[in-house]
Amino acid sequence: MAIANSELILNADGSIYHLNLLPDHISDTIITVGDPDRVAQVSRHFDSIETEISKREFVTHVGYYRGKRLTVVSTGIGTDNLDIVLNELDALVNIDFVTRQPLPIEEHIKLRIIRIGTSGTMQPDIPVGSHLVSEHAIGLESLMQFYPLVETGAEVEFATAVQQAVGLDYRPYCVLGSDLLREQLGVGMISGNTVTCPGFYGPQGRSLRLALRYPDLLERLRSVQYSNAEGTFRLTNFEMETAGYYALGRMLGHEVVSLNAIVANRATGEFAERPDQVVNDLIAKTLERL
Ligand SMILES: O=P(O)(O)O[C@H]1O[C@H](CO)[C@@H](O)[C@H]1O
Ligand SMILES: O=c1cc[nH]c(=O)[nH]1
Repeated sequence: MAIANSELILNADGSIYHLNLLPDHISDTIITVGDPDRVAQVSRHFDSIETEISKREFVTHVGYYRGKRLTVVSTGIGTDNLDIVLNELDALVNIDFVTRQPLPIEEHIKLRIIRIGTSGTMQPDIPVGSHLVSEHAIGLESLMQFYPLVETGAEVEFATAVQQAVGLDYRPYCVLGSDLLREQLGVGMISGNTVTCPGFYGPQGRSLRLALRYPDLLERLRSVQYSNAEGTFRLTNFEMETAGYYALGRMLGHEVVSLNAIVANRATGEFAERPDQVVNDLIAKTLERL
């Protein structure tokens, strides 16, 4: 059955509702960034840019880097935005916009989606300025209350350990990212387990004028040590999208990795003197490795 106009929403030019993109704009490797201005920081490395499109916070550049066609998209902040971006990117390659039908499963296209974002660490030994590849992501936000995400036994145990350490009323979700992309792109980076939060302040234990429900959130998160046959895992960093990427990526069948430029150390109180430099180095390193 065709997907109704109210569900798969196309603009007058046939482009998808929020991203404003046509299927032709999508390469099989997609770099995603939070900040719309960061799209140009990526595409300025390109040999040529074929398309620039924007709508709301979703800016897209399509171009060539060393002969490879790449799409760079900004997502804005938060997993609510990720819900839009990943569903629409997937629709662009896995739904026929003329018949409005999903492609048969054997024709599904698997995208490689690489997040390049900023992040803060809660661990004193992770220096500001370092680059961190997210192995697991722990979602403290509620996006997965609305999807039937299947987690492994180990993921459920890791998430339960976080729930108990913090004293949360609900169990967060936990998802392992793409082994393939972590191995290809994360060489030499710190490998970590990322906490995806539904906010920058209270949900990351920051207090400016408001009191916090968990004033010792950092200590509680630092106390998590989850061990299984694969090893011992600790939490390393905070940001606001990775768990949404990993969960939606798994359910939609795409390879997804989150690469983090560590700009804040919450244990030492430091913030990077030149955060743009940390991000630019991560962009250059990632492009080299594609
Ligand atoms: O730098 P980006 O990719 O936006 O990522 C991080 O920075 C934003 C908060 O400042 C959140 O989106 C967080 O995930
Ligand atoms: O501390 C930080 C830094 C960047 N992004 C976050 O979400 N948290």
